[in-house]
Amino acid sequence: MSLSLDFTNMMGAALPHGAGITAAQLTDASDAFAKAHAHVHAMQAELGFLTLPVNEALRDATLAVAEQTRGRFDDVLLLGIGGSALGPIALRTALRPPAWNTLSADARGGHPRLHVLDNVDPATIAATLARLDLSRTLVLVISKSGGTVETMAQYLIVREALARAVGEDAARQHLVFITDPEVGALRKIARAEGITTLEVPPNVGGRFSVLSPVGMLPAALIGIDVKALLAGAADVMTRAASADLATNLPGTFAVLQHIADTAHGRSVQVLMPYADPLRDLALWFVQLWAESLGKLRSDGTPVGPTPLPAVGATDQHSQVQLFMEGPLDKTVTFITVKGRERDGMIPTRHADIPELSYLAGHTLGELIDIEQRATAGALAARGRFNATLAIDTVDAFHLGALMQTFALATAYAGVLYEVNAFNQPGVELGKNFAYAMLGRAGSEQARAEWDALPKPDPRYRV
Ligand SMILES: O=P(O)(O)OC[C@H]1O[C@H](O)[C@H](O)[C@@H](O)[C@@H]1O
Repeated sequence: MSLSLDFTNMMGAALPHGAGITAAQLTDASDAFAKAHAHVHAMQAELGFLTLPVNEALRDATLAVAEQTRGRFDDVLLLGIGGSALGPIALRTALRPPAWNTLSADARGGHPRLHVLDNVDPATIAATLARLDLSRTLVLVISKSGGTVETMAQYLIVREALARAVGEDAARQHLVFITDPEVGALRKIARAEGITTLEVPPNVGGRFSVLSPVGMLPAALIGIDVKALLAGAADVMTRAASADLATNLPGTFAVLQHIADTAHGRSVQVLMPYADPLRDLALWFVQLWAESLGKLRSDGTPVGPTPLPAVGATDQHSQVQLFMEGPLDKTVTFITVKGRERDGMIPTRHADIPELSYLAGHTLGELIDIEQRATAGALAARGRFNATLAIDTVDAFHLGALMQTFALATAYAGVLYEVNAFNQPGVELGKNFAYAMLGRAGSEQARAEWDALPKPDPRYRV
C-alpha cells in the first residue's frame, strides 16, 4: 500500500470525553457514501478527471509535444491562474525543488527550468521577463476557458516581448497553448496562426485538470515521469472501485471531513504536510476543496468547509497554537513521508550542553517525523480532530496518487454536501465588476449594478 490514512485521532475513542466521531456516525455514513460513490462513478462521461489516469491518447499527444521541443529551450514560462497554475506549481515544488533550477543543463538532464506566472503583479512579470533569455524560452499559455483576464493580459505582454526578442514569425515556435478544443480566444488564435495546442477535455474542470496536459506538459518538459504520475492516479482509481469505506481511502477522507464539519462543527480543514516538497500541494488542495464545496445548495443554504494550508514542522511555531487552543472548529490532516529516518544525520557537538547534546545521533528525518507524531498526539489530547496520510516517498507515482485521492474525495464530498462540486458561480460577480470597470463589451448590466453599490463613506476611513 503506497498511501494510507490513519484516522484514529478523528474518532471518539482517541479524544477526551469521547468527543470525536463515533463508530455509529461512521457506520451511518456508509449508506450515504455508497450513494455518493455510485453517483460519482456513474458520471464518467461528465467527469473527465476520473479517466485521465488511463487516457493514453491524451498522454501520448502531450509527450509528443514535449519531445518536439526537446533541446530547444533552457526555460519554460507558464502563464495561467487557478487550476491552470496550481497543479503545475505543486508538481514542480514536489519533484523539482528550488535547488534543481540552479543545476547546470547537463545535471538537469537537458531539461529546461520552469517558471510560473500566476498573477498580474506588474513587478513580478517585469522581473521574470528581465531575467529570461526569450530566444531560449518556451511559453505555455494555459487556460481551460481560453479567455481568463489575468492569463490573457500576461499573454499579450509576453507575446509582445517574444516578438521583439525573436521576431513575429519565430515567436509562434515559442508558444504552446493548452485550452478547450473548441471555445475561447486562445483556440481562435491557435487556429488562425497554427500554434501548437493541446486540449483540456471539455469534461475536465480547471481545478481537476492536473493530470491533463495542464499538469502533464509542464511536468514532462522538466523531466517528471508522467507515466508514473498517471500510474499513481490509476492505482487510486482501482482501489476506489469499491464503495466499501474500509478500502476506499478518498471516500473515507471525504466522509470524515464531512461528518467533522456537519456534526461536530469542525469546518476549518487544515492540510499540513510535514515535507517541504508538499507545501504547494496544500495550496492546490485549497482551491480544489474551497471552490468545489463552498457554495449555495439548491435551497439557498450556504455550505462548505474552509481549507487552510500549513506546513510542519514550520507551523508548529506559528499556527499550531491556534490549532491547539483556538476554537474547536478544525480538523488537521497531516501528510508524512515514510523512510526518512536515516536522512540528515545530526552531528555530535557541544556534548556538554544538554539543550544540544540530546540531538546527537538522531537525524533530521527522525526529528521531523517525531515532531509530526508529537503534534498529532498533542492535538488529540486536547480534543482536536486530526488524521495522518502517509506516503512511502515523494515521487511522481505518489504525487499522482495524492492528487487523484483529493480530486476524488472532492467529488464525493460534493455529493455529501449536496452541492455541484464542478461549478464556481460565486467567482462571477467580481469578475463581471472588473470587466465592467475595464470597459469590456457586454458588461453593461454589471456596470449598472456596480454603479448602484454604496461608495466608500468618508466617515469610515481612517
Ligand atoms: O483555466 P482558466 O479557464 O483560465 O481558469 C482559471 C481559473 O479561473 C476561474 O476563476 C475559475 O474560478 C477557476 O476554477 C479556474 O481555475
